[in-house]
Formats: sequence, C-alpha cells, structure tokens
Amino acid sequence: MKLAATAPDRLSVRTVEVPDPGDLISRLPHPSALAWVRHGEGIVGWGEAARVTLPGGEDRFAEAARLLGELFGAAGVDDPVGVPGSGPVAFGGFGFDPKSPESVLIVPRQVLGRRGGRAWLTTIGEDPDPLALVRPPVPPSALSWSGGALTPQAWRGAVAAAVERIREGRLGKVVLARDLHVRAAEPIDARVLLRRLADRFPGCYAFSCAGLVGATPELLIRRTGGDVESLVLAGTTERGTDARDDAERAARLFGSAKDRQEHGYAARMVRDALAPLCSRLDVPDVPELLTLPNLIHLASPVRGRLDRDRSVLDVVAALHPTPAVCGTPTDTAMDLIRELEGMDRGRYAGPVGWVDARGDGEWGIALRCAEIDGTRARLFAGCGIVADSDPAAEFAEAQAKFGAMRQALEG
Ligand SMILES: C=C(O[C@@H]1C=C(C(=O)O)C=C[C@H]1O)C(=O)O
Repeated sequence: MKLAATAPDRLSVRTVEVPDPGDLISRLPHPSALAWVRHGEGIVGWGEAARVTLPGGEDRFAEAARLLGELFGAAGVDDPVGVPGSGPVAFGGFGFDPKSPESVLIVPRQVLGRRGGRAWLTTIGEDPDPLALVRPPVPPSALSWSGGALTPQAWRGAVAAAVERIREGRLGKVVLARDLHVRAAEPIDARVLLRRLADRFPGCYAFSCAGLVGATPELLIRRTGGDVESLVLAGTTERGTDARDDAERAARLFGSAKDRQEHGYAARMVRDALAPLCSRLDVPDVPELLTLPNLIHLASPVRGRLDRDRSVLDVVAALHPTPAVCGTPTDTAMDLIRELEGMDRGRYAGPVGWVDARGDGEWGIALRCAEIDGTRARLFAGCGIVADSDPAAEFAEAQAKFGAMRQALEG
C-alpha cells in the first residue's frame, strides 16, 4: 500500500461555483480522464494530486477509507458549495477478487461537477488555466480483435461445468465472464469512449478511472447524507427488432422462472447486506424492467436510510461482491469463478466510482467496460448461471453485452 510521490503532505483544496460548463466530458483536457457521468450530470477530473494503490485483501475498502480519511482530514479545504462531489474527491476502482492487486484511488488536481442546475470547480494547488483543452481526443483506428482467456467453445464448456455443479447442489448461482482483446494503431483515448458511451447510453453511468472505461447500468450504492440507493440488476434479454418484439421479450423475461431466480439471489443479498446498516430499507418484492438501447434487465431499485454516519465505502464493503456479478453462496461462487474463468478479472465487476471528504459518493459495478493499456484494451462481459442455464444462450448474452464497448471502440 502506498501513497504516490505526487501526494503533498497537505492538500490545499478550493471549490468555487462556476457558470454551467455544458457537457462535462468535452471539458476533459487530456486522455487521463476521470469521469462519472449520467444524463449529463456528475463529475469529471484530471491531473493527480494523490494516488493510492492498494494490494488485494478483504479489507481493501476499509484501508481505502482509512487512507483517504487521513489525506482529506489533513487537507486545507475551502468549499462554500458543500454538495456531494464538491471539495476533495477520490475516483476509484477496486479489484473484483480480494486476491487481485488492482485497486486504485486517484485524487484529481481538478474536478468539474454539475448537478441540479449547479456547477462547481475544485482545484488542488494552483492551475493557471483550468478549462483549457490541452490535447483534443483522437478516435481509435485500425482495430484488430483477438480472443481472450477462453475460446468460445471452452467458455461454453465452463458454463456447462458450472450448471453441473449447481445441479449437484454445491451452489445456487455463479456469474461467469469472458474477455476479448483489441489493439489500435495509436494509444486509445478514454475520452472518445466516454463520449460515445454517454451519447448512446445516457441512462448508464459513463465512468473512467486509471484506464478502466465503461458505461454501467448497475448502481451498487449511492450515499447522499444519510440516504442510500442501489439498483440491483440480474436477468437479461436482448432488445427486440421492433416495439412488439420488445414487448414480447420483456414479458418473457419478466415471466421467466430462471431469470427471476437469478435476480432473486442478487436482490435478497443486497437486502440482507444493507439491513444491518439501515434504520429504514425498501426493497421491492417484484422486480421492474430496465430497458437499455441494447438489452432489457430485471431491476430492483433499493432505498434506505443509514442508521448512523457511515462512509459510502463502508457500504461498498458490505455489498461487494453481490450475486449480480459473483454468485451465491459468495465464497463457493468466487472459488468456481477462479477455477473456471481462466483469467483475472482485474477491476471488471468490482466497485467503480467516487467518494468525497464527507463520505458521500456513488459506486457502480464496473460492467460493459474495458481495461485500456496504451494501444491495447481488454473487454469483459459476464452472465449469471443458474440450474436451467443454457451455454449457447449465455454465450449469446455475453456477446450482446460486449456490444456496448465494441461500438464505443469502433465508432
Ligand atoms: C456480469 C454482467 O452483468 C450482470 C449480469 C446480468 C445477468 O446475468 O443477467 C445482468 C446485469 C449485471 O448484473 C456483465 O455485463 O458483464
């Protein structure tokens, strides 16, 4: 665990209200983009006042909260705006598996925020021209795609093996993912991907943090003062070809015992994890349908009131990994993922988002995303597997989930 050499002993933080900056993503001055944007609102950041890298471990969320507490506690903060996301903020992404050494938090030198008709700019240290566009984004070109850890056939075999374990009664659900690789002629600019994702999926959270870029529909947890919200997703069908086909598919998804079982595991676990932390909790008995441009999901919107002051990271720690991305029972599913997927997920399917000095923040589950490393990117997609899952159908579902990032790369 270390603080980057760039971290000064004491952060000097100033937030000012600014006129509406318009589109946040187009304000990002260079490719080291930090972002969390939905329906044009949210925060974007750039520059690095501090970076915290964390090794694996079940305690990585608590360690992150402790280190940020020290950093923010020692900071000199002038924040007359005083809303969630003003003052010092850390963007972060945590490794999915506690054994994965991938977790990282970045405190940007500048954060631009926009919500509910207000906009603010936070600066750490000095910056002479905060909103200057330093390097315009360049779309990726000459993409060449290649397979990931498992061939399609091997991955379908892994799904079949998982179904067998489930039918033997060893677990109820496991989520299995695949990866895909792509290479571009020039370094891939996160801002281009953010722009395309935000335009096509305005209702998803377009995120970018230290090379992990995507647009997730799944809100793990939002804390605003004492209020918490989550949106549990599990159970999926592709969009239809027209309104009638859409309606038929939605009705089939809603009525599918397999998908309702898959969803029920996730919704119940979120309820059970939040109940001890909340004085009030509302989890619907029956899921809703969430319609995205490419997919329809079963969705349970959850709302609660925290019983005492807890940082959003404390709540993340209680929730991750939910059966939406791991399975149930958690430990058995995690072991099976390690055994069958043949890859390290890195930060895919881990919590991604931001936290401020008050402990407010928003964390999604890092889905529909890619890990960018210079000219290369690794895409991820997974599916919940239960006793009645069919390997070919799950493969098709994973292909559809890759679609969002593929399009963002291909334009
Ligand atoms: C695992 C992913 O998505 C998750 C799995 C879902 C499913 O199996 O139905 C639905 C939404 C997400 O919770 C992914 O997109 O990679």
